[in-house]
Amino acid sequence: MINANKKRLRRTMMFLNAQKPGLIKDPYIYRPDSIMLDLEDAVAENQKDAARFSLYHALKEINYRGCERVVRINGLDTPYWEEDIHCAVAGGCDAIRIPKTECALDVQRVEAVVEECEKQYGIPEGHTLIMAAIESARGVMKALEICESSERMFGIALSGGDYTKDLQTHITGTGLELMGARQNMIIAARAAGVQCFDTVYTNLDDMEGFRRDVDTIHLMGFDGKSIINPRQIGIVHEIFTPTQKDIIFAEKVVKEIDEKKALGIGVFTVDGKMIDIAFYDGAKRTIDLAKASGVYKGDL
Ligand SMILES: CC(C)(COP(=O)(O)OP(=O)(O)OC[C@H]1O[C@@H](n2cnc3c(N)ncnc32)[C@H](O)[C@@H]1OP(=O)(O)O)[C@@H](O)C(=O)NCCC(=O)NCCSC(=O)C[C@@](O)(CC(=O)O)C(=O)O
Ligand SMILES: [Mg+2]
Repeated sequence: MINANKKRLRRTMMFLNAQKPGLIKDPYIYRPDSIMLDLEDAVAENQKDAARFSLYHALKEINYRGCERVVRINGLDTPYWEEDIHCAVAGGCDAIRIPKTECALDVQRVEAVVEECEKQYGIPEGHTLIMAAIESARGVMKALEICESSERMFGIALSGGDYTKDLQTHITGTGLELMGARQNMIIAARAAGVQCFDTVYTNLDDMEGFRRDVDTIHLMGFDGKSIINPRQIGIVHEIFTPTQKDIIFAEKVVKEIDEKKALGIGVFTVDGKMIDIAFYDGAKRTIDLAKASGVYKGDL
């Protein structure tokens, strides 16, 4: 019953305030992989109704041209989250982002309302996916159970602002304070077979720092990053899209492993590097990512 979009390409997931017509009318022109229409912290407390109204009409009326539409609902400790889900599901959103997720039960409470809403608004069962933002020490410690909490779960995301507040530190720009959470979350996500996304980088005047941050999380194995501004898209896509050199090497690895296997040879070299069966999945993943990113020109 659950849809195939769980594994889609999500290098960039761009936040925007669901209440701002100037932002929600055409964010697809910047070509992020996903947009995250925010009902939570970007929306002032006395504007929640107005934001929901604007969100519902945007989802209904605007053709986002294949860009995934995720709605960040308010926290489960507020009076808003259930109505947020009603609006988002009735509008036909692709996914719900749960903020400040602390345990599997949080996800299951959201899932129950999503299920009810899909029935009520005639949305195909299983259409609405779920992702969970982890924003506390407790959430990080429960990352694996959160990843495994629902069939609808496609990924977890670190939310560094609230997380560092909970840790009684702050964002330094070095990534030092996020290291443990990042490592724990990527391990949990991989163990559960879901995607993992890094937190926003809030200094829009420091593009060099942003590039270093994206390089780090790319090397750590993340699938992508939450972003706040279209100016951040190019750098993330550049770093997360395989280069032609990577693709050609991956093709050689896949072809050579297939050929050598038939000849009963287990270990050999490609371009001077030792290759065996352990490299097969990684090479396949590079090719799949190249295909999903629209840069693949080969025949595999
Ligand atoms: C920061 C700023 C005000 C700067 O505006 P500025 O106007 O100065 O930017 P400019 O670059 O000059 O804009 C050039 C052109 O792009 C358009 N444009 C800009 N941003 C766009 C966008 N996002 N989407 C579509 N379009 C956009 C703009 O309209 C203009 O269009 P035009 O006039 O036509 O040329 C703006 O970007 C913005 O609002 N960002 C989103 C902020 C937000 O949602 N925060 C909440 C989520 S984080 C959080 O809650 C913390 C967290 O929870 C995180 C976690 O969970 O990870 C945790 O705990 O850490
Ligand atoms: Mg937050």
